[in-house]
Parts: sequence; C-alpha cells; structure tokens
Amino acid sequence: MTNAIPVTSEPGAAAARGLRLSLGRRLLGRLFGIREAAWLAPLLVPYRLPVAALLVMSFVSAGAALVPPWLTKLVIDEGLMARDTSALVFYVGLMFVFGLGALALGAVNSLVHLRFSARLLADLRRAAVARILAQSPRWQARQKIGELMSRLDGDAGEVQQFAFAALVTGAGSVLRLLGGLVMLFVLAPKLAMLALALAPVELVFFARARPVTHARARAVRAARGVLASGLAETITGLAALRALNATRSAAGMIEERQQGLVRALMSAQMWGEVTRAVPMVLTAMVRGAVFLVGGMAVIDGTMPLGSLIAFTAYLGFLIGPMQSLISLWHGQARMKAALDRLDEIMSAAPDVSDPADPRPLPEGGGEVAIEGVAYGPAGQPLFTGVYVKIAAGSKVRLDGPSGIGKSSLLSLLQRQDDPFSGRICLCGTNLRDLSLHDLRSAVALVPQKGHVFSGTLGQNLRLGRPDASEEAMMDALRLVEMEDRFFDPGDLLSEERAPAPHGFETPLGEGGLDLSGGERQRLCLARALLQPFRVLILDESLSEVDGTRVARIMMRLDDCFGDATRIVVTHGEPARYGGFDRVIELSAFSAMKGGPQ
Ligand SMILES: Nc1ncnc2c1ncn2[C@@H]1O[C@H](COP(=O)(O)OP(=O)(O)OP(=O)(O)O)[C@@H](O)[C@H]1O
Repeated sequence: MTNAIPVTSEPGAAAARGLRLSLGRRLLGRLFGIREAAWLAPLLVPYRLPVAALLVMSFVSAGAALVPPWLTKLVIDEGLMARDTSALVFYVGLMFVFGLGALALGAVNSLVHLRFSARLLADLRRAAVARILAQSPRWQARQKIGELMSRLDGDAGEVQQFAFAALVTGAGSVLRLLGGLVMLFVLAPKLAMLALALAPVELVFFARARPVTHARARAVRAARGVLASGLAETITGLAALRALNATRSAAGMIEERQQGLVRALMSAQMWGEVTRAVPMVLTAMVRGAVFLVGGMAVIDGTMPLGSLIAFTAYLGFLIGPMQSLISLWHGQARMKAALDRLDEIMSAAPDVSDPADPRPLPEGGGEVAIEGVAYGPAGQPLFTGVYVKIAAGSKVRLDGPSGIGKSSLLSLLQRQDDPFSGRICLCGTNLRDLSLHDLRSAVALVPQKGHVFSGTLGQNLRLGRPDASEEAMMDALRLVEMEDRFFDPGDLLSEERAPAPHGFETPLGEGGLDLSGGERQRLCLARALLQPFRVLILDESLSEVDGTRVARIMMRLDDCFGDATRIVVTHGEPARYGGFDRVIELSAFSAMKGGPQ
C-alpha cells in the first residue's frame, strides 16, 4: 500500500506533463512551423526558467507602466485643480520613485535577456554546426561556404532574437495593451469605443501585409547569402584570380551581388515604412477624434480636464505595445524567412551518424575487408562489387586512372559517407557498428589537399590528438623533416634542452597559406601520425614534396609504423614510396566501361 500514492499519481502527473508539452509544442509549432519546432524545442526547453523570470519581470514592468498616467490625473485633479500643495508634492514624489523603479527593472531585464539569448544563439549555432559535421563530402560539394556562413550567422541570429522577443516582449505588450484598454474604459467608456473604432481596419491591413513582409524578408536573406558566398569564394580563390588576371571580373561579380542586396533591402525597407505609416495615420485619426469629442465634453463640463489628459496619456501609452506587437507580427514573418534557411541545414538527414549502440573497437591490427561495395559521390555508382581484403600490417597501393574513384573509396574507410551497397569491416566489425570517433582515430586519412587551420603549430598538431606530448609532436615533425622549419637547430628538443618558445607557438595563417604546398602536406602528415591509427591512408599526401624527400619519409614511416596497415595512392613514381605488398586496381571494379578517360 505504501507505494499506492506514487502509482496512482504518476499517470496524472505524466498526463499533465504531456499536456504542458503538447501545449508548448503547439505554441512553438504556430510560431515557428511544425517541422522547425521539432528541432527548436529541445534547444529552447533548457531556457524555460530564465524565460519565465523574464516574463514575470515584463509583466511587472507592464503593470507598473500603467500607473504614471493615473498619477498624472491625480496630480492634475487632486493637486493642481484642488489647489492642494501637499497632494501635489506627494504625487509628484510618487511619480519619481516609480520612474526610478521602472528604470532599474528595465536594466535588469535587458541584462538577463542578453545573457540568455546569447546562450541560446550559441546553442543554435552549435546544433547547426554539429548537423553540418554529420554530412558527407557529397553534401558539402553541393553547398557554398558563404551561404552556410550567412545561415549560421545572420539567420541564426534572427531566429534567436525572435525566439526571446516573441515570448517576452509579446507577453508584456499584450498585458500593457489590455491594461491600457481597461483604463480607457474606466476613464471614459464612450471615448474608448471611439478609440477602438478603427481597430478592425488595422487588423485587416496587418493580415494582408504579412505575406508581403515574409516574401521581402526572404528576398533580403537570399541576397545576403548570395553576396556572402561570392565574397567567400573570391577570398578563397584570390590566388587563382590574380593568376588568371581576373580580379576585375571578380570585383564586377561582387558589385552585381551587392546591388542585388541593396535592391532587396530597399524594397523591404519601403514596405517596412508602409507597415509603420498605416497604423500611425490611423492612430493620428483616432487621437484627433478623441481630442475633438473629449475636448467638447470638457468644455460642456461633462468630463474633468485631468480625465481627458489621462485618457490621451493612456491612448499614447497604447502606441508602444501596439507597435511592439506589430513589429513582432512582422518580425515573425521575417524570422520565418531566416528559419526556413536554417531549417535546410537542420532538417537535412545526416549522411552518416553514430550507431545507437556502438561496439568497442575490435582487438587486433588493421585488417580491412571491403565486401561488395558500390559507391559514387555524385549519386551515380563509380564502382560496384568491390571485394578487397587488406591484411593487417600490409602496405598496399590503390591504383587507377584519375577520376575512377580512389579517393571516394578511401573516404568510405573513415565513414565520411556510406556505400550504396555492401559493407566495410575493420578487423571483422562493420564500420557502421563503430562510433565515428573510435573509427576515425583507428583509421587516419591524409588527403592531397590537407587543411591547416589558423592558430599555432602546436594547436594544429594537437587537433586530432589534444593530449599529444611535445616529444610525440617533435618525433612526428622529425619524421616528415619539418623540425628545422619551426625550431632553430640549437633549440631542438633533446634530453637537455626544451624547445624554444616560438617552436610550437609559431603562428600559422588560415589555410596554411604561409607554408609551401609541400610543407603543408608534410605538416598534415605529421598531424595524422599523432593519431593512434591502425590504418594509415595516404591519398596523394606527398604529391607536392620532392621525390628524394618522399623516399626518406616513406622509409622512416615503414620503419616506425610497420605494424599499421598502409594504403597509398600516388600518381607519381611508386618506387619512391618503397616496396608494396600488393597493388589493387580499382579500374577492375569501375561501373563505367573502361573507367574514366
Ligand atoms: N564530393 C563530391 N561530390 C560529387 N562528386 C564528387 C565528389 N568528390 C569526387 N567527386 C567526383 O567523383 C569522381 C571520382 O573522384 P575521386 O576523387 O574519388 O577520383 P580519384 O580516382 O581519386 O581521382 P584523382 O586520381 O584524380 O584524385 C570524379 O568524377 C569527381 O568529380
């Protein structure tokens, strides 16, 4: 019997929680769209407490804002008109205290707002970046860097701003609006009816105006993305543009995109002016009518002057929340345009993901079995029915003409994408059953165009192995003959001497542009050698390094990593890479007759 209470109350509590969740989901669904709410809800839920605190603060300040016009009425009617000095001093003092309180509350409110909305933005970006990282190179090939950047930056910012503003400003504004309307009816019911006469006209206007706002906002966001992608492409292709003598055409292309953005901005701004002007004109008409009708009542003596002044103050007071609600109404349409673009990232199914229940890395070396694999990065099979078994610790060369799919096949060994059919195993375990982290630390891949990140040499070397020791990093640099590049001979790490501070602290520019092509490749190889790999894939990784140096590096590599499986692709003289246990011809599996020409 002792557990009877929890048992009976649990379904009730669960139902209440379910109802709350479904109400919350429905609200989010209406604000953001059903599909978008599905991925936004988990990001917003952790902020329910700060949002609740902000709501309370905005309700308090909305309530407090209703007081000053009433105090004005008391100052006029009880102080000035009644010629009561002490009442005058009292109500003026009260007004001042209220003003100070509202100021303090506003400051606290905006600080809390900033703190949590900035965190929400960080979460939003983190989620979008995680989704991008789960995509394959096939997906990446269809994207533009600038477009993605503009979605992660501008679009995410627009969504975050609205997510907080809608809940907090919206709720506060509704309260102010309702409170102000009640005060109008309390002061002068007939005048209040007059003030509301044009409300239906405004509502019809806003309902019609919203789709236009959405369309123009979408055009602005798209034009921003187009410009950002042009800028990003120009900057990454600067060397090629200079070499091609094409800097003028590049500048022309940017100018054209810039003009496109200006046109979209102007059009959105003009529409914004219309949507602001219409309610202002309607409000001015209402105000004029109130002054005329109310003024006559004051002249007739049927309405005290203080009441008319307080009435017009409340009328003015309604303008603030009305405008916030109007801008939220349009803001939601603008936000939706940004959210649609972010949703294209967030709702794209990940090409590769971790298994629900990953298996541990199997014992043993680096035996690779490719069993009946078919794949092609562009969606068309490049090769089909590839059956290859590579023994642990062997050194093989993957051969085939350019474009046959060697890099594509090798990228499957790291699960950068999954094959259309067949499976790949590491020591008998299907790669799909391993966690991506475990797999990618066991299979190191050095591509032809490795990327060097801006930061120090040490930061670059430790990217995949944050715990790499300085000794290990120095060994890797030595193996690829890079130690002289970053250390003076006298500073080289030895038993007696520590490296000079500039060694691992040497700053490297974005993309490693301050390194030669061959240096960049050797640095990328050194970085990979720090991983605890069982399989090392060199995909034309030393194509820009001189032949004699390649031979020395490969000899050392075979000496130090003879236990690891080594898979090499090279178009250069294979002899430089030392002997191979085996050569695998990919053309034998090509889906295209005879392979690409
Ligand atoms: N991410 C991608 N998205 C779409 N197509 C791609 C992608 N990567 C490669 N391809 C295409 O797939 C084909 C095979 O490319 P892959 O790089 O695998 O060949 P490869 O044999 O390694 O060539 P190479 O020896 O010239 O490096 C090519 O036609 C290439 O254009």
